[in-house]
Amino acid sequence: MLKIFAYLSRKEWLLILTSIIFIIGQVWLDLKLPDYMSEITTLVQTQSSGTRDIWLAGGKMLLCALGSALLAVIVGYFAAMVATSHAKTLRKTLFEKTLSFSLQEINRFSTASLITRSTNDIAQIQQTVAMGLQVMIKAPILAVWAIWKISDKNWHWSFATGIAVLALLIMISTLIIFVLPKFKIVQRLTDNLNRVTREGLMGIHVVRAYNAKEYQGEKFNSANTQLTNTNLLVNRLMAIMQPGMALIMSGLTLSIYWIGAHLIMDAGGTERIGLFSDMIVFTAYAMQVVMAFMMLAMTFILLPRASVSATRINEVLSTEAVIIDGQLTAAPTNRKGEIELRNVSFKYPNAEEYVLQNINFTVQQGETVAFIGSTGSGKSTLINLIPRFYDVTDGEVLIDGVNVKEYTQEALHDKLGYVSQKAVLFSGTVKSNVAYGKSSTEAQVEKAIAIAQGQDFVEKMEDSYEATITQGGTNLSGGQKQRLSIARAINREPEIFIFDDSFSALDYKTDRQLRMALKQETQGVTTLIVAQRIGTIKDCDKIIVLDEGKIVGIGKHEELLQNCQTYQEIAYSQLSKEELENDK
Ligand SMILES: Nc1ncnc2c1ncn2[C@@H]1O[C@H](COP(=O)(O)OP(=O)(O)OP(=O)(O)O)[C@@H](O)[C@H]1O
Repeated sequence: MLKIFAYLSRKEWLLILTSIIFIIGQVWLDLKLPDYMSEITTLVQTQSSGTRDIWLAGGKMLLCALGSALLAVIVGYFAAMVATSHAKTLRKTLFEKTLSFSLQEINRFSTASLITRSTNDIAQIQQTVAMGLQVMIKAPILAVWAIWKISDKNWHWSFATGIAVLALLIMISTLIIFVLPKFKIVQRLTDNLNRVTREGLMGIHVVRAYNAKEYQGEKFNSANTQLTNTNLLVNRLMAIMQPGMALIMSGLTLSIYWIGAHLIMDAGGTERIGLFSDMIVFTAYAMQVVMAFMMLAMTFILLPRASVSATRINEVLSTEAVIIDGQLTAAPTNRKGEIELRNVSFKYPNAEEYVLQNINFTVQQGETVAFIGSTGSGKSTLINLIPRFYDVTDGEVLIDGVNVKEYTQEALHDKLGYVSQKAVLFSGTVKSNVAYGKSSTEAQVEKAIAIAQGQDFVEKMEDSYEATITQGGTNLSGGQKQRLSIARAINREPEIFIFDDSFSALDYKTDRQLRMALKQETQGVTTLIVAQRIGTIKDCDKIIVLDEGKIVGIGKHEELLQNCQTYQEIAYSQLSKEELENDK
């Protein structure tokens, strides 16, 4: 929990310090009230006193109450300021940390949990800081000060107050024992609800097409009911607190009055007035003592709840990304766009088996190299090692003669124009998506879109290059999304293109036109293409055939047709279909 406070800024600490001073003032004013109450009680019972004296004491009492209320408002305002800006810093830090994660760390936490941690858990911390700043600081000051004020009063009353405080502590500790473990469960169930909701919404087409609304609804209901029941249990247990407090406070007042009545009855004439006013004052102080312990108890409830959230946030913040940045911002050689994989083997974190084994090949500047193989043969895994989405388990990946681990990730990614298997677009405009990660002129964006064969459909869209793209590009077809993703890579003007099955949604004609335009317009740029279609790759300078994570053939289309069985099988399974298409 304390680690979370390390993210408080100087200004926030200053506000906390000012709040402490104001809280001390507030407690002082609160504890002044019973003194005036005692004065008024004595004045009322003293015959020589006038109404003016009572008004005067009453006026001072009112001023104290107003002053205390004003200070409480200011402290509340400061607390809200500190809590919200601290939460903002935490959200920012957490988001930046998450962005630095490789897929390995993201998979470890799960996307749903990372979202809950960035929202719900931070909201818990915010609430605790806002409440805690007022309650946690005030409680101990008030408790010590109020006890000191009543310490010289009648021991019978002090004894009654002691018993009330004890009853209060027993009640609250019993509650804490039952409620605390539930807080952890509530956060875990919130993760779960988040996951089920995301899953249902992201797969909404499949849910509809398979009439699985009920099935998905049940999944959601189960997660929702679990969370609701746990929350209900927590709230029901906490609901005991309010009446319990009222009972203890009323019981204490009654006891003080009952003890007071006996003491007054046993006392002599003049002593009686003093005892009566003492009793009134003591009751007020005793209430403050009970209030202070109540606030302390609330702190003990708030803190563990927040500490569950703080632990979850710290888990993310203290996770070191496994992909560590190198130092180089440029290759110390004159080479450009060269790739070499030396004895590369790879297995996914926590997996037993190697997905890639002993991969060796080189790609020269400007070459177009394709990767083909059956599904699951490791094509995507292989090219994901180049941008360091994962690091190799054995061997080396070199770009321009330098191990990719030695570059800073920024420098490495600047060399690459990567297009993922599933086209990813962000909410914004056509232009903002194509110029993503690189400030570009309108002409550059238009050129990139033209090479990616997207000009026709973009110019037909309302607002053309400024047309709105919804989150995930849901207002575009699969092929249109792919073309914009490709345009984004072209616009980067990289040394190396990496296309991970990025032409799969294009028709044969567009596929061919795009590759031709790319070849003409981006000469000298090395291109790696993962593809399923022979037609897409048969003109490549080199084709690498993968089977179960091993290279089983390297060469040109004609060579492989002669001497690579796996390639022959893939080619013959497609040729007739392709020939038909080409004849059109
Ligand atoms: N994140 C992951 N964690 C564990 N195993 C994985 C992960 N991603 C892929 N794999 C496994 O690695 C193997 C190779 O997957 P990869 O995606 O590289 O194949 P591919 O040749 O690109 O397939 P496709 O043509 O279907 O895209 C598969 O057996 C797959 O189950």
